[in-house]
Amino acid sequence: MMATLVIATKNPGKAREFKEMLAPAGIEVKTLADFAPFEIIEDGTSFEENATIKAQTASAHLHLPVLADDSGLMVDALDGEPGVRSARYAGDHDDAANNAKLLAKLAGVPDQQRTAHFHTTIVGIKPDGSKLVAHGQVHGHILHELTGTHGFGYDPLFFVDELQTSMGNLTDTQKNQISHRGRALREFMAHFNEWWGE
Ligand SMILES: O=P(O)(O)OP(=O)(O)OP(=O)(O)OC[C@H]1O[C@@H](n2cnc3c(O)ncnc32)[C@H](O)[C@@H]1O
Ligand SMILES: [Mg+2]
Repeated sequence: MMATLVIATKNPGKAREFKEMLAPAGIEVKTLADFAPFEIIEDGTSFEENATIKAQTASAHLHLPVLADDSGLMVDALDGEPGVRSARYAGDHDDAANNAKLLAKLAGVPDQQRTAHFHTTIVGIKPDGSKLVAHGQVHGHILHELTGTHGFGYDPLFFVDELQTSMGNLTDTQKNQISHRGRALREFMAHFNEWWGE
């Protein structure tokens, strides 16, 4: 199949992961960076609401089918924080500041209480309004210091239980195989043809 799919993201890390995962399906990925800028206000209270706002706004503006990803990190000892506020946890969409704040909040919390998971909700919206939703999660623990240089966001603080290493140590290919985003996208692609049509 040859298709171009717009992902309504400004996050270059997410864009890289989507491009790598969709290339084998013959799907070319464009992101918001490929279009003139327009405003998207992520003021929803859940991942699905925010992903729907992003996809809906971009699809209406561009008159194209659009996929959006809203994701975040839920830490059990912090009652699920930073959650839907993951991007702006420390105020300003700054990975280093977010990671520093998370470490400070967990100071003194022992390993067995540092359980956490990443969640992604992907929403696809077409100009005719048809919608496709998929979710994915990966479970782990929050490390005591930044570990590894791959990925983005909270990756260097997230110990992946099933691989027993930091997400920051994984290449994009390795991360995509087990990540919240990879799992959500595989579920999304299982219903893609039906949603896309033709
Ligand atoms: O909304 P877009 O433009 O897609 O980009 P964003 O970075 O604002 O993305 P979100 O609104 O979904 O916010 C999710 C935040 O959660 C974190 N996050 C999401 N996925 C992650 C991943 O795979 N690894 C590490 N951190 C992640 C990271 O801090 C993101 O900024
Ligand atoms: Mg965002």
